[in-house]
Amino acid sequence: MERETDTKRSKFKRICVFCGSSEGKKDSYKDAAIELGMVTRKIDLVYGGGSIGLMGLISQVVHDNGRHVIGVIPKALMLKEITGETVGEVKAVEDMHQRKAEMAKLSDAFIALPGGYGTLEELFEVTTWAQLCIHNKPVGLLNVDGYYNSLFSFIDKAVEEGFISPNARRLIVSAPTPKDLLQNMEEYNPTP
Ligand SMILES: C/C(=C\CNc1ncnc2c1ncn2[C@@H]1O[C@H](COP(=O)(O)O)[C@@H](O)[C@H]1O)CO
Repeated sequence: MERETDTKRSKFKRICVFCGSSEGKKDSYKDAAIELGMVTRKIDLVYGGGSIGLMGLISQVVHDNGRHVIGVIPKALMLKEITGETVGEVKAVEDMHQRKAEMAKLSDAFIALPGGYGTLEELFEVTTWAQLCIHNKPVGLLNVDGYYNSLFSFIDKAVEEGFISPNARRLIVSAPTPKDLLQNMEEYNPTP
C-alpha cells in the first residue's frame, strides 16, 4: 500500500548523490544507499557514474524504480575495469573539475552518503559554493550510524575557533535516515 510520504511530490526533480566508491564495512551503509534510492522514488538521480560501491547500489535502485539516472564520468574513468557498468544515461566529461560543475548544474539538491576522500571533497566543494552564494541548493549529509559524528565535531571546532561562521555551519543539513534527511532538506531555507 502506498503511504502519503510515497505519493507526496518533492520540490526536488533531480538530486545529486555523492557516495563511496566502496561499500564500507557495515551493512547499514548499503541499506542506507538502497533506502535513499527508494525514498527518492519520484526524483531523478545524478551521480558519479559506475557500478562500484554505494554509487552502484543507489544507481541500480533508482534505475529499477524507473527514474532517470545520469552518471557524470570523466573520460579517464570510463573503463569498465575501473567503474563497472553504468546504468542509465552516461555523460562523459573531460576531468574531475568539469564533472563536479556538471553534477551541480544538473541537480536541485545534493546528498552525501558515507564515503571517503572523493565523497568528502564533493561534499565540501558544494558546501563552499553555497557559502559563496554560487548556488542556494540544499546540501544534505546522511549520517548513517553516526559515521559523520566526528566530522560534525570538527566543524563545530572550526566554528568555535572562528573559521566557520554559525550561519555557514547551518549549510549542511543532516539526519540519520534518508526519509528524515529528505524532509529536512525540503524544509531548508537558505539564509540570505
Ligand atoms: C580508485 C579509482 C577508481 C574508482 N572508481 C571511481 N569511479 C567513478 N567515480 C569515482 C571513483 N572513485 C571515486 N569516484 C568519485 O569520488 C566519489 C567517491 O569517492 P570515495 O573516495 O570512494 O568517497 C564518487 O562520488 C565519485 O564521484 C582509480 O583507480
